Amino acid sequence: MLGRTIILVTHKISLLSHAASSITFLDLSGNITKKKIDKVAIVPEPVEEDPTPQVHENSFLSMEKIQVTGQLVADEEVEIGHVRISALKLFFGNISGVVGSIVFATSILTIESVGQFCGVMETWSLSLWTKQYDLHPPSEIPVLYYLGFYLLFSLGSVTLTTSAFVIFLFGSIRASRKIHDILVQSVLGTTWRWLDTTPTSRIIVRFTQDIQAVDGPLASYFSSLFGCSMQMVFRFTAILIVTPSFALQGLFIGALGIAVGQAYMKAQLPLKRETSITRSNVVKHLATAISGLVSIRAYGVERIYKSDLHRLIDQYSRAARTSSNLNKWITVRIDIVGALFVASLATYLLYGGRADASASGFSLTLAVSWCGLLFWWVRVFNDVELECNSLERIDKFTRIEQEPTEAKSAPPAYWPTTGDLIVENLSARYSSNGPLVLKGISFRVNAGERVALVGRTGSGKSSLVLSLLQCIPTDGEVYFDGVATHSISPNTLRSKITVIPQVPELLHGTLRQNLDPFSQYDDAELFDVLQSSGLSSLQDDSTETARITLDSVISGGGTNLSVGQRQIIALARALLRRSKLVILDEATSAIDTNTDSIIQNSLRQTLESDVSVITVAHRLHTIMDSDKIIVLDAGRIVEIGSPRDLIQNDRSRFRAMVMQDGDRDMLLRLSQRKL
Ligand SMILES: Nc1ncnc2c1ncn2[C@@H]1O[C@H](COP(=O)(O)OP(=O)(O)OP(=O)(O)O)[C@@H](O)[C@H]1O
Repeated sequence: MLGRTIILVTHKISLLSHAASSITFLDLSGNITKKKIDKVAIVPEPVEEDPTPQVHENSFLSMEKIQVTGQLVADEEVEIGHVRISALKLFFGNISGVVGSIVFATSILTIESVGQFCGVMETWSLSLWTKQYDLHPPSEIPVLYYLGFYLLFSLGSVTLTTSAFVIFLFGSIRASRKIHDILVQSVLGTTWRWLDTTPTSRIIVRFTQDIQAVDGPLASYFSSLFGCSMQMVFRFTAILIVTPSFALQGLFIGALGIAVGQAYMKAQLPLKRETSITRSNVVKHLATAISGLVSIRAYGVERIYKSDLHRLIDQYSRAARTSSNLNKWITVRIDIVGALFVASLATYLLYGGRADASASGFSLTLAVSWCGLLFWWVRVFNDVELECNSLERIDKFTRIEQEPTEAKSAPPAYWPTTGDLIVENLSARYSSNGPLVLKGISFRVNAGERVALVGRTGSGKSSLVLSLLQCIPTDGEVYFDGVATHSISPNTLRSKITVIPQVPELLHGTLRQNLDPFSQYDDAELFDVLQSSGLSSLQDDSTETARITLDSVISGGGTNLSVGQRQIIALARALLRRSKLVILDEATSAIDTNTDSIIQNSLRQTLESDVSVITVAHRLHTIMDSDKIIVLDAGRIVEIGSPRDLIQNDRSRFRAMVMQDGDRDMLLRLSQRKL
């Protein structure tokens, strides 16, 4: 289950990266998040002239709850007090349907009750047997009869309580499977904003630590608590039946035990929660350090990371140590309460009770075991509450905001036939109360056109791509091949557009699985697209092992391939899917000129003539032969036109960018070539 989960989470992150064009959206690890916080810090307050955009009905802006307060990553909430009913409902409600749950509860209660009754009768049969020695000479006592009696109850008790446990186990496996599926659905269906504000480590903790708690300890703790409670009730009742006048003392001692247990749980619950959060902080810190290892060493900040780690480990140890001390505290108290209980019962039986020796023995045996049970019950109850913390956290994740899945209309099956794109008065913001990042943008990309988006950093290029993919809340109209994109579901839209991000994410598996995760194409087609995309030009044919084939193993994230190779594989995916709109986010670095020209050539030559290409440009020489250049500034289009026209305009910003470039002459030459 764990492996399956991680693949799904990675897959989601990878899907995000396929659709996103800015590195801030590609990776949700600590380093990148930091970059995003910086970005939020420089977001200007919305100016008065910006009208608040009307949001489409299907926009998920209305679901936005996170306040932009300069802090992008939402804090993890610490639960206070006892476990919530909704979390328990999540577990027990998923054991079976309503009728199934009633049948399950009734059968388990009945079987456990009879089992516990047999347990009490087992002790009672011994008492009955010993009583015979007071009444009859030993030779007259039928030993086999009493032994059989004893064995019958022993066997009944063991068989029935085990059966109840097994039934519960199967129910809990069913519940945890369902909970896992609900969690996967919820995380995969959430909004970009939520993913943006939730650290990956937190999601991983839900799918590993928390799911593990539900899969394992929680189920057995629930079962132990139930069994223990039933045992206590039956044993206490039996004591009261034999020595009814002990009820008052018994209740007093019981109340004392509960009071001690309450005090323990009050202190232990927040401590355990604190332990869990501080442990997750240590894991988070380690994950960040591992992913940013190169930068940490390059900037020589190992000491800072190390001392931060020590501080976090100290915080964790402080909570964990105190929690372990509390366990010792309760052990001593419960032992005292137990001793009081047995001593008072023994005193009562000796001086005040009218019970005979065998009945007194029966009572005392049950009382001693009851004390052990009391301690066990407090510990298990506490453990249940603590493990329910995982259940609560999962429960919260199952209620996170979701992207709309329902569409107002479904596009025709043959849609899209061309890459024609019309954008009308498009505005966008990342959150309901955040500033506008796109302000009334309008442009058209005719089928088969190559359009480049240029502009300074923060001008809104990536935001425009995200808006086209309905990843952030927008206002205005976007028509893709004649269909208004807000009227169809985001999933349908995204399946028709291919985005080649700066650093494409690849999944662990073979190249074949990465190209065609749903096994829809045959090897010949996959091979063709690899050839067309230009991967063969990058092949290292020197050794057989260096050759990239469909069976080559790709490591998680594609780290065993160069960034250029990864982009080419992403391009091959675009060819395979026959997308009519390809959005390329040029890699700003780590890509050599040879690879770059292979990608550009493949884009020019292998895509069908009606496929439109939008390039988020970081280098001017790759876009000088574009049909159209769109220059963005502060979320607005400030220029639009062919490279040639723009360069000829002395007041053009694009011209200024070209003139400032080191390769000015080459760029001017390239622009003249496109007529
Ligand atoms: N995740 C985010 N949450 C909130 N605001 C964001 C987020 N990402 C970007 N922004 C803001 O949106 C605006 C446009 O940023 P965007 O990333 O679209 O610019 P860009 O032109 O793509 O920049 P770059 O070339 O550096 O990638 C900026 O003001 C930025 O701070």
